[in-house]
Amino acid sequence: MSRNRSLHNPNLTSFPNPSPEFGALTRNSSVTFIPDTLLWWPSYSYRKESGIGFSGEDFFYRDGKFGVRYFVPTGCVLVNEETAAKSEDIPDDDMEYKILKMAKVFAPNKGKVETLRRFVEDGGVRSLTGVIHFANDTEGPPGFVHGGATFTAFDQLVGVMVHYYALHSPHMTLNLTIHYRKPMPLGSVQFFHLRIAKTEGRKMYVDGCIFDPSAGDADEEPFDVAGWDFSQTIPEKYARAKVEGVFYRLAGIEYLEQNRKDSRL
Ligand SMILES: CCCCCCCCCCCC(=O)SCCNC(=O)CCNC(=O)[C@H](O)C(C)(C)COP(=O)(O)OP(=O)(O)OC[C@H]1O[C@@H](n2cnc3c(N)ncnc32)[C@H](O)[C@@H]1OP(=O)(O)O
Repeated sequence: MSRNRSLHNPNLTSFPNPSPEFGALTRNSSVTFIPDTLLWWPSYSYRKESGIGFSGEDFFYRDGKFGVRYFVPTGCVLVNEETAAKSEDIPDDDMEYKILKMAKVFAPNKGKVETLRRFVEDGGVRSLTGVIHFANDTEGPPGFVHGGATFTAFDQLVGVMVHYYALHSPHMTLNLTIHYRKPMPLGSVQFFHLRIAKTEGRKMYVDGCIFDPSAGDADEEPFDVAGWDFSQTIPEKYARAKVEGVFYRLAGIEYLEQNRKDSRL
């Protein structure tokens, strides 16, 4: 049986860059781009650098099947321009380079801590915005993204956000609830917007959505991504999926190592 090529393009396995969605966010003055190579998910780099031995295979995102571009509120950017400029030259598959850069971005040096602290004390919303590309490997219902892949994307994105604002202290998901609102087209580029709604002791309460500007009512103008103030919540009708959950700060990374040892007994 031949596949519908408009829905299943076997060549569409990497992030379309530049994409109009990415362009719309770069024009928005309320958010600032962080090159994704600098805000890569830390587990891979951590296991490589520390040798504590995350020995399992990664899940959906092993081969970058979720292509992601991150934006944070303007005013709380931690990377300097020199590093950002350099990152443009990094080949996508150069993981070793990403690891080195990762370590620098998350390292809790004084300047970075001060930048974020000032931003948060001034009432800044701690959020992560961006575009995400669901490549064809994530197929569930024919032509649409598997719900488990969508969930994994959320967990990954929220994890990145929490790491960004918590500056290297390890967090794990206590719970995360997903609400599927509209099917997620396979191979599409979607927007996401996540935020840390509040912090209570070791708990970080998070919420957010993956949204599509054209998912509103048929007779209205699409959502204006370039002009939207991302300190505001995204209107419900644009959401393809929503989450809310709690992340928990561990006392130290040793907790993970101990559990790993215990599970081998
Ligand atoms: C840079 C390198 C980074 C390296 C680190 C990389 C991390 C990558 C994370 C990626 C995201 C994931 O997928 S993480 C993987 C999925 N998550 C997990 O596997 C977590 C498994 N759970 C656990 O290990 C444990 O439950 C902990 C450590 C999270 C908490 O256990 P604990 O320390 O014994 O604490 P405990 O007293 O039980 O609970 C603490 C508080 O949370 C509440 N609580 C407990 N469970 C829940 C729950 N499901 N929903 C709501 N609340 C809960 C309790 O009532 C309590 O509230 P109160 O009395 O204090 O008010």
